[in-house]
Amino acid sequence: MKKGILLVNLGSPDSPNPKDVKTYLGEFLMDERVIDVPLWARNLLVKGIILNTRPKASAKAYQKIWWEEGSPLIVLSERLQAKVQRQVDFPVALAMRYGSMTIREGLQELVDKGVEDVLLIPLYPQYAMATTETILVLAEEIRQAYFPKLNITDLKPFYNNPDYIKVLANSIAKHLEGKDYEHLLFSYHGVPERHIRKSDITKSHCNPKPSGDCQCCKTPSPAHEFCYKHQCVEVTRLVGEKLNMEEGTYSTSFQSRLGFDPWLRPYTDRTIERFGKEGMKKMAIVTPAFVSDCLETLEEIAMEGEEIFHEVGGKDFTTIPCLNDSDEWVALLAKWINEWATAEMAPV
Ligand SMILES: C=CC1=C(C)c2cc3[nH]c(cc4nc(cc5[nH]c(cc1n2)c(C)c5CCC(=O)O)C(CCC(=O)O)=C4C)c(C)c3C=C
Ligand SMILES: [Fe+2]
Ligand SMILES: [Fe+2]
Repeated sequence: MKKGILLVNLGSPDSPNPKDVKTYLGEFLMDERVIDVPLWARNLLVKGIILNTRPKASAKAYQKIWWEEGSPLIVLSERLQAKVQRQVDFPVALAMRYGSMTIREGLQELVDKGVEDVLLIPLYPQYAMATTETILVLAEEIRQAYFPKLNITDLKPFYNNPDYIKVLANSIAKHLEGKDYEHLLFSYHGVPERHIRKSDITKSHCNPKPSGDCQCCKTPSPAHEFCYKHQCVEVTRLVGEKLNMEEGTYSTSFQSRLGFDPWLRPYTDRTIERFGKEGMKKMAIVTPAFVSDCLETLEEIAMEGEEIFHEVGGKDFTTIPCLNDSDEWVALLAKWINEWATAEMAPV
């Protein structure tokens, strides 16, 4: 069977103009796995409130980070795809969960090249209902409706894969080389706490605490396969171990909360503020929930985060880029792709 690869990332608006941002946010936030309330309530909240207020502010934020070539997330994903393509013998397509470059178009591109067996790679290290799950559900719906003969296998979340941890740790070490810093903050995109409970297959395990220090994520459990919080905390722990970081010099926080429900804590903005108020002068921050730099890293962290730190007396604020299209990351993706292809070709 001819093989092919589909890389899938989140997506961006077509332009940083309020109209395109509104269209994009409309599709994104109406996803029942992102805003997980009944349809009538989602309609009310998203179409009645959020889409009338947020697009203008979001568009301003997008304008600050937009590149000549387009959205950083899209451009960086395209660079990644092109570099991976050069390293493997199978066609590699790129798609976005929301906005242009749809999953259906990505699969069609592969099918047009004769592909019958696809490795779908959600570009997220950790599993979350709002990221991995929504990609897999939609891809399966599209497969059944348009490509029923296509075989699709998904690459599992790789948050604790030793090679991934090595690539991430090396990238952090490289970007911090020669830099003096007191604390490294691992900031992950947040999700509402409710998402964690919903994804708990044991229905009795995950119980995020306001302090953020929940024991459930440190206690072995089958729930961890789908626990976003556990998978984030593990990335921090494993990278800390790999880099021999001293206890207390690094920690985890969660950014980008929206609305009034409790989201995973501690919150990144409040953590940065606390660090500054406690007298910290030099901090570094890394964002391992994202594979590609995007609005959330370039604006919310590198701009807003730095501003918060400076306002409370902090001085040096070092932001570490995502893995983007770095050679080590490209080589690792190519390795996983070749391993999948070889395993599939091996006689049973
Ligand atoms: C209820 C809302 C949201 C959930 C849950 C959520 C989870 C989630 N998102 C990402 C990755 C990205 N999110 C990005 C932007 C973004 N996210 C939300 C809302 C939720 N995300 C909004 C409203 C926005 C748009 C920007 C804004 O108005 O603030 C992006 C950046 C996209 C870009 O174009 O650059 C990414 C990437 C993850 C990983 C995640 C759960 C784990
Ligand atoms: Fe998001
Ligand atoms: Fe947990």
